[in-house]
Parts: sequence; structure tokens; C-alpha cells
Amino acid sequence: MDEPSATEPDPQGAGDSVIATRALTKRYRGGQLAVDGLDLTVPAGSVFGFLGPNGSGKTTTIRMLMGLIGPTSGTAHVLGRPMPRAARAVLPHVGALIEGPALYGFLSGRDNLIRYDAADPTSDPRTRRTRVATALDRVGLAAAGGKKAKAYSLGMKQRLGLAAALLQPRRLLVLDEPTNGLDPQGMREIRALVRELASDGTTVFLSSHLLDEIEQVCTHAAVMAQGRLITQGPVADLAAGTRGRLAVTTPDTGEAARVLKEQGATDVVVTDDLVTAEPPDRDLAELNAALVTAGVRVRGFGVERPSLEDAFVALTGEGFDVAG
Ligand SMILES: Nc1ncnc2c1ncn2[C@@H]1O[C@H](COP(=O)(O)OP(=O)(O)OP(=O)(O)O)[C@@H](O)[C@H]1O
Repeated sequence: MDEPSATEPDPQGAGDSVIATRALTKRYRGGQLAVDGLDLTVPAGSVFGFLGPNGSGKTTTIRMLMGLIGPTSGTAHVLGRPMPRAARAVLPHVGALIEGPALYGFLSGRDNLIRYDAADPTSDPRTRRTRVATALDRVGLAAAGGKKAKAYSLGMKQRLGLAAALLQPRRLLVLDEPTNGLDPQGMREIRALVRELASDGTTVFLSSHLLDEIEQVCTHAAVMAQGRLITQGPVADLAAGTRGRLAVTTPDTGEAARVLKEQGATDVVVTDDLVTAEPPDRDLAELNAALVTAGVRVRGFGVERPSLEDAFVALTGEGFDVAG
């Protein structure tokens, strides 16, 4: 495998990054500013979640990274090489699943892969059958390989798309909304597969509008809103910058809610024997003491672990609409 970064030193000082963009911008002809000054750094070996609501610019970014469209301004480097200029050298090292796999329904899953591989000028026909069998096996389609693709479920089609991306050894996998349209079981299966693919060191870049998906699968994430990067970094750090909600377990919920409000807590919510609230910016021990002093029988008192969703809301001041 050639080492592109050895022939062209990383001009952006992005170190070990597999994807690096600087001020990457795309304005469509109609005037829509889809991506606005994006500085993205995807470390080697990460499972990188590219998160944002529908329309936030994820697909446009991925299409620029893959050299499918040119940026209006700014730069994108993939595997250390500029895109779209170095697309021919870079793309053989990248497996991509973008906007669903294009399949021939009348062909079996196996024959679809054979056909796909035959269209790749860098692939070796002598090893084709073995590589196809290995890829089918990796995505759990070995037994269904002889079935016509039109008889595949959506989840099986996504698996076949992943298998196509795995026909060659890849340094980077780019998956655009890989679980979109799948039922919960299908989602779980694809997520498990992504984790497994990443465990051999392949960098995985996956877009999603599902926060919990990113939390479950990714080591790193970037959050987009309206074409702009809101934040990026290790998933654990993104949530750590946010305070979790205060949670008080008590049989005296009414009185507890009153005291918490009095003490400056906001967004107080009572469910069964639990009162949750946004804590005020002060020592939580004082709040606990105030509850006890007021005669509230406190069974549990703590701060819930903040989720990426809390982080998103804190960062953007907006809810995360996943319905679109
Ligand atoms: N070919 C195009 N021409 C004009 N505008 C476009 C085009 N493609 C996308 N857009 C607009 O650019 C913005 C970003 O779209 P993009 O598809 O990149 O977002 P996304 O985050 O991938 O959303 P989704 O999850 O819905 O695919 C949207 O406002 C969209 O309407």
C-alpha cells in the first residue's frame, strides 16, 4: 500500500489525521450555503461520528471529501492528499457507503459484489471470488449470498453495501447514515458491525442524525448545525463540558420541587418519585442540605451523566430535531 503522506508531507500540520479540512465551504448554485468554513480533523484509528440534524451539511461535506463535488473555497485532505485533486490515488484506500448501495435486484448478493469488484480497475480478478466470500462472511451474509438482492431486507442491503466497501483492505470507511431506515434490530446489527470493523484499526467516519447512535458507536464526534461546526473531539469530552441534570429520589416530590426552585434550580420535572432539574451554579451539597432542612425525605441525590444530547442542546441552544 502506498503511503501518500510520505510522498507529500502533511501541509496542514494535522499530524496523524485521516481527514483534515480547513475553512471548507460549499455554496450551491442556487445560493444555499450548505457548508460554512468547516475545520474538521479526524484522527487515525478513530470511529468518528459526524452528527447533525437533517440539512446541516453532512452529505455535502462527505461528497466533497470523496471528491464527488468541489468546494467553493477552503481545502479538504483525505489520507494526507488534497481532494478532489488526488481522488484517483486516495479513493482505492477508501471504502464508501453513500446514499444507499446501488444494487441489481435480479442478481444475487454475491453476484452484485462480483460485478462491483469487476468494475474496480485496481482489483485483482484472480482473488475476486475469495475476497467476495470473505466480505460476505464479514457482514454476516455468507448464507444469504445466493439470494437475489431484491429479496433482501433493507438491513441486508445495507450489509451488502458494507461488504462492497470491504472488498479491498481500506484505510478509511466513510458511511453516510448507515442505519437510516432500519428497524431497531437492524440498527443494532449494523452498529455492532461498525464496531467490529473499527476494531482492526480502520478509521471509520460515519454520519448520523441520531445522538444515541454516535454515543454508542463512536470514539470521536463532530457536531454540525446549519453548515457550521459546533464542536469536535472525543465523545467523552463533548458530554463532559455539560452539566448533567440533578436527580432527587423522594416520596415528597411536591415539597422537593418547591425547595429546588427556591434554591435556583430550573426546568424542574416530577415523575413518580423522582424530581429532576437543571441545577443552579453552586455547591450541590447546599441544595441537599436545604431539602433535608425542609423535611424532604431524600432517598437519592445525584447528577445524571450528561448525554451528547444535553451537550448538543447546551452548545446550540436548540433542541435536536430527529424527526425530519
Ligand atoms: N444539490 C443541491 N443543490 C442545492 N442545495 C442543496 C443541494 N444539496 C443539498 N442542498 C442544501 O444544502 C443544505 C445541506 O444539505 P445536506 O444534504 O448536506 O445536509 P445533511 O446534513 O446531509 O442532511 P440530511 O441528513 O437530510 O441528508 C440543505 O439546506 C440542502 O437543502
